[in-house]
Amino acid sequence: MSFQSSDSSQREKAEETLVEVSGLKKHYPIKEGILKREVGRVKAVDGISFEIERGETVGLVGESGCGKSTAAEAILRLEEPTDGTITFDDEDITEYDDTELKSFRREAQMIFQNPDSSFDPRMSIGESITEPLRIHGVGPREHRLAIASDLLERVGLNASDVDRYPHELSGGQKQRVALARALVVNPRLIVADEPVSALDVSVQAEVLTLLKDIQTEFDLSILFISHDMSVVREICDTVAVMYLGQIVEIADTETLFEDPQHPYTRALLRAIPTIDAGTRGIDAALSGDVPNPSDPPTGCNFYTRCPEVVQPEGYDFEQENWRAVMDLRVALERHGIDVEGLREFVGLDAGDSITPQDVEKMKAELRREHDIPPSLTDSAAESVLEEALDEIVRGNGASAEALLAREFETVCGQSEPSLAESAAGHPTSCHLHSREVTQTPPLTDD
Ligand SMILES: Nc1ncnc2c1ncn2[C@@H]1O[C@H](COP(=O)(O)OP(=O)(O)OP(=O)(O)O)[C@@H](O)[C@H]1O
Repeated sequence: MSFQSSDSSQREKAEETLVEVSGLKKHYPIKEGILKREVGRVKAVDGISFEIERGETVGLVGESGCGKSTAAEAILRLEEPTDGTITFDDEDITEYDDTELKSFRREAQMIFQNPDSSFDPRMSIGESITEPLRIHGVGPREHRLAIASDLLERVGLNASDVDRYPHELSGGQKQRVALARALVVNPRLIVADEPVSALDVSVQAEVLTLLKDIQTEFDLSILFISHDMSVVREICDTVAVMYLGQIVEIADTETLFEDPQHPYTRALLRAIPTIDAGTRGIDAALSGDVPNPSDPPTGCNFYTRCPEVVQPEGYDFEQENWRAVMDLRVALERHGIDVEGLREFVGLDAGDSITPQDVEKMKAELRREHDIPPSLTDSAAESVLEEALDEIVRGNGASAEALLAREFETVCGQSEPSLAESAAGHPTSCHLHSREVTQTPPLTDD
């Protein structure tokens, strides 16, 4: 994918683009009651745009539930998009009728994480691979099986495997057969949804190498879906990082790994297991849980967990402490604070009046629970925080919430950043890169 904007590169891009996804949304209605009235929407995919060039592999990466599979299914119209357009070879597939869809589905094949679910255990491998040909009247059977034998050899298996059955094959072999079956209809696009996640690491590498070889041989475009950054680096030319239904950064693979601009991308990269540090996991790199896509945060989707959330004007926090105070604020806003639990912690029964010592103990416990130090270095911030903690432990959560929202206002919680070119020259949606905060240099990991 090209991120240049000159006329010639635009022309070049137009000639080479196979798939163009623009403003794609897939919302699932949440219905309740006998009348099944719509009470909300799960915004599984919420306005994503990207392109796949001929012969290119584009990765969609992000944590579980960020909308990768839904995006893939909507792009193949296995799910009807709620909004947006998808062009394939310059034709808008969202306008296709059933006949056009049928022929599009031969051109765009899908490979899944678990090949078992797509094989009929009673069919031989040869029959499975050539079933699409049989349905389309390509025959006779011997001719079809000869095609299957040839494809099996191209994916690194034996021609004689046509007579074997799925249960006789290993996971890696089955994924090779799944690839052969996808190739039998001569597709131009393969959508691979976590195709190696269920395989051992050594087998993963073999299947990825095969995918690369097959891509060159058949001049395929690939949409590669994965939560695994190491695998994505191995196979993709371009990577789009998704968070809560949106693309937050998109760049060519090397740039994304060497010069990530979005704090979420940086967190994903920090979470890659290393030989020295072992597995940290994304949960260790970020605070809090992924918000529910039916109730995404206002402002930037990621601000409730972002380690680099922009600081309020006029205060001088250490970033780590600012994040901790934000976690307290997010907890208040999203589910409230368990004041009863705090009262129990200091030994108060229901109806007991609270002493100044109890208040201090409860506030100290709240700080401890939220990783906030006993005192903030910025005295003005400290007095706001103290006042908010006071309100919380006295049961006035709403006042504390209003105070923190007013005093510790951040652009990240107020307005949604657009996916715009960052200083590194590729699209990133983060206020650290938008004009309002150009004076604030992006924070580094250390
Ligand atoms: N049919 C559906 N109805 C309602 N919500 C759905 C439906 N399908 C998916 N979702 C929700 O949409 C969001 C995105 O799901 P999706 O499966 O696309 O994510 P993903 O990134 O592919 O995750 P995973 O890697 O776990 O498959 C999730 O919150 C999921 O619960």
